[in-house]
Amino acid sequence: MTDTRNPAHRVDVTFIGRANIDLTIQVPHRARPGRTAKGSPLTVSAGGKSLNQAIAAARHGGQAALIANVGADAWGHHITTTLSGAGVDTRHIRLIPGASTGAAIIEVTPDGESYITLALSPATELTTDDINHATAGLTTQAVVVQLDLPPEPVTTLLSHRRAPILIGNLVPHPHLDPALLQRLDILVVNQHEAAAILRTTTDDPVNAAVALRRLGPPAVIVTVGQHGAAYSHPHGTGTVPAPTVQAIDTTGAGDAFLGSLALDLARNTPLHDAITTAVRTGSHTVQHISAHTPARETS
Ligand SMILES: OC[C@H]1O[C@H](O)[C@H](O)[C@@H]1O
Repeated sequence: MTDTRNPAHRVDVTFIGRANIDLTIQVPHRARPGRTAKGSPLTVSAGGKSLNQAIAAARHGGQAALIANVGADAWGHHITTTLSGAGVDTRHIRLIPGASTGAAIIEVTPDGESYITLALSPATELTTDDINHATAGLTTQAVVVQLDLPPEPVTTLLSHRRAPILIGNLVPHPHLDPALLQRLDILVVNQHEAAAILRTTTDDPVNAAVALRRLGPPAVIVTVGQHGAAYSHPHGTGTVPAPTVQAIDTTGAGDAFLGSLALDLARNTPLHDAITTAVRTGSHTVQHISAHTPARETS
């Protein structure tokens, strides 16, 4: 697909990862074993971490591109339509004939917590060829990559610097070579992911950020949901608290954080300011039912 508004193919942030359909229901509680629970009517919407991140960056006024594969089916077309409607550059969304677009089954409980199970098709995983093809000739300030993609394309991507700023978002992956973390400028993980990488449980996200930095990335951010984020980078270590809000749906809050962060960094905002805005963006998102961030608030 071609974005005729941006013929030079120059974007602020390129997100590389997955797009799928979110099948979401609000439930009073999760079903107990052997029981059936009744939830709200089903909501069908475009989702996936990288898609949510790209939409967040676009809604904040950035030029965002997404590199991902979907099936050439009704869901795949729904995804490209949603992205185009949000102003995301979709020229590197590949619609694969015969493949089924992946889905995320999402239950949201009254406290806003989301429970997600992915049903992904191997046929829509990004390949090394996809990465090489999509990034050739791409001019972008920042790249955000989902590190849980298949290892070969991730290794290829991290082996050649494609942008001044390289951000990795880690959902723990058993095949990820820890040496690859050294190629990142910034690693962004949530507390659970941090604990999985460090193979330890720590209640202190600042300690986790410091420990993760020892693995190589010059800057590490650990998101802590309603508590905001902890960070460690060459100029400081600390926390950015989140405002107190009523969470309705936390799905995609981390993605909104990352989309906002990446866009601000691409625009040369100092890291601490970018984290502060990203925390606010995540908090804003949880107050709405949807994995997508609303437009950036001006106040
Ligand atoms: O981070 C939220 C996203 O995770 C899952 O991938 C869902 O698709 C959802 O949109």
